[in-house]
Amino acid sequence: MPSLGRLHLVTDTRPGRDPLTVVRAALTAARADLVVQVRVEDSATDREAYDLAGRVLALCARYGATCLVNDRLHVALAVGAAGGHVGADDLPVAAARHVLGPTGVLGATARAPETAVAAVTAGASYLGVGPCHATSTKDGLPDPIGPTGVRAVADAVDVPVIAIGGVTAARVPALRAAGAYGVAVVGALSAATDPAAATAELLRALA
Ligand SMILES: Cc1ncc(COP(=O)(O)OP(=O)(O)O)c(N)n1
Ligand SMILES: Cc1ncsc1CCOP(=O)(O)O
Ligand SMILES: [Mg+2]
Repeated sequence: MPSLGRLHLVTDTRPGRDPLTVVRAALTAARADLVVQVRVEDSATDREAYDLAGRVLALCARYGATCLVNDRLHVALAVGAAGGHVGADDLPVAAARHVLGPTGVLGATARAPETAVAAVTAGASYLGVGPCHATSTKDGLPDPIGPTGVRAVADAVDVPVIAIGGVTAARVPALRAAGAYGVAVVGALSAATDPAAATAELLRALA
């Protein structure tokens, strides 16, 4: 399995956002170091998810970057993405591993050591851990776990921990010190006036 990038850009497909422009800009700065996770709204059709994933994958391929698909593993397989990410409302991790096969990159959401260990045992190759900080990007999330919560998970597993939720470049050092291997961001790049510069800043913080 190829080594995982430390910076994950999760696409923002809320109304008024321009995910492909943000992905293009981030790729010019991060190139092969970027992981792009194609995440669409729950209300999006599979066809919409497939079309976006195909376009993102083509952009990633130009730079040797990794493309993952959130939730919809059949879309990941259909476009030829490197893998996918599942959480509590998605396929169970073991089923997701079965779908992706032994070599696919499989991320699973966890916010506590017990669920983290269970996800790794079931086949997760990395964990998305959070929300670390408050976020306005996703509704209905539990309270943020902060760097302390990230540390508890990171100490319990031996796969990369990707911190998510309210991540900014300024918050990266504390998350890395807590054991996060990398970070996943939506708003830090989607809402940036200069997403390429914001990507470079995040990469510097992660280095
Ligand atoms: C890297 C990463 N971590 C966590 C999530 C959240 O996944 P999930 O809990 O399934 O929630 P949705 O993103 O599907 O709304 C993620 N997507 N990526
Ligand atoms: C999908 C998801 N899962 C936990 S937090 C989150 C959204 C993170 O977005 P942002 O980086 O804008 O806080
Ligand atoms: Mg999900």
